Amino acid sequence: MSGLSISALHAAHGHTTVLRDLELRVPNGALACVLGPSGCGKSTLLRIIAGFHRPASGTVTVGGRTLNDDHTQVPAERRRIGCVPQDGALFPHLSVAANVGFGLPRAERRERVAEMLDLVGLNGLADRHPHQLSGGQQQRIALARALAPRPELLLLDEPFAALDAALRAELRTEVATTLRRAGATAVLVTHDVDEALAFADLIAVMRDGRIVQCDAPHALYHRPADTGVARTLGEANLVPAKLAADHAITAFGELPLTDGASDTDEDAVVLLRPHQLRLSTTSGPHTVEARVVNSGFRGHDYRLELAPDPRHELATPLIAYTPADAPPPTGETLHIAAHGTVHPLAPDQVPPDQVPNSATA
Ligand SMILES: Nc1ncnc2c1ncn2[C@@H]1O[C@H](COP(=O)(O)OP(=O)(O)OP(=O)(O)O)[C@@H](O)[C@H]1O
Repeated sequence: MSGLSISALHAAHGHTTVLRDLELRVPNGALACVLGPSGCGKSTLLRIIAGFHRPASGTVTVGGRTLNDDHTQVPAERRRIGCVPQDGALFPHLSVAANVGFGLPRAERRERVAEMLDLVGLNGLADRHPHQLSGGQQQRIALARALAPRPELLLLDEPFAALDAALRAELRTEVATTLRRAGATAVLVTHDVDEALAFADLIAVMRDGRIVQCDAPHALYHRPADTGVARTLGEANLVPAKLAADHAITAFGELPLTDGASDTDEDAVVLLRPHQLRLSTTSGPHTVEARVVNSGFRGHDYRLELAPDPRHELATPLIAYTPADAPPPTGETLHIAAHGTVHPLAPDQVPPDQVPNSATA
């Protein structure tokens, strides 16, 4: 792997420390997302990689080339890094073709511009100016311009933030496909978990200036490193448990652990995603009785908030998704069973207000 490698990175704005001992590896050809709440330092990290902000210490290498260490600060224009900013930042007075070809050697310009416009599916628009393009087309041209000089690494700073929801979803899939076709190594920053899950081979979850976990989306979703990561990736029911050999003893009975045997005999919480809860009007051997306190339609299903009976010693609410045609009425008592395997987490809590989603049972 060459790709991007960042070690022991510290950075500040004035006297305020923003990045602390940050580590990140992105293999060559991988699409990575840095996911974190507003203000955690995502843009500062991108600006350091791009060469626009000097870190206090640490190393940054791209494609095996050291761009930052104690003695080195390669200037931005010599880094061979492409950037796609939030607003595209196209040159308004230049045509689409001139934007994409900007800075390319004259000899290869025409051919490379045609190739890039083809890649983003906009080869009919070469003579237009940016104000004659839709928001989505402008972002595709910004992508074509960033890829044209064959950068070693592409950085995308919330590139879909200004677009409406439907276009956002369409474009992020399209951009991911385009980048894979181009074999690019890319880092996208976002605070939108759906964007990260849809776009990335790797998600690096950032909190307080550090990467707290970096893994494939599926692994992060099902095996988060802590309760904060669990909530960052989606709604999470965090249920008190006692860990035994290969299972957890919970209010929902014995549930198998995702990774098999655990050698701890500790108090823990286990992660139950909302889709692991099944609702019934009749009780079973290990069901939790709970009252519907709220329901919301989500198109393909309903999201329910449920208040468990106090005898189960679960803090409220539990969150469940149900595909029924109509939601159970508010106030109705249901019986909830848990399915599938569970992942244990240390009960030390990252405060829910520091992550976008939160449901703690
Ligand atoms: N030029 C600057 N001078 C002083 N402080 C700054 C500067 N730029 C950013 N900061 C501060 O550094 C911290 C990290 O900012 P940064 O923009 O990197 O976060 P972010 O995760 O990208 O946030 P957002 O998602 O809102 O864009 C914030 O507390 C911010 O106020």
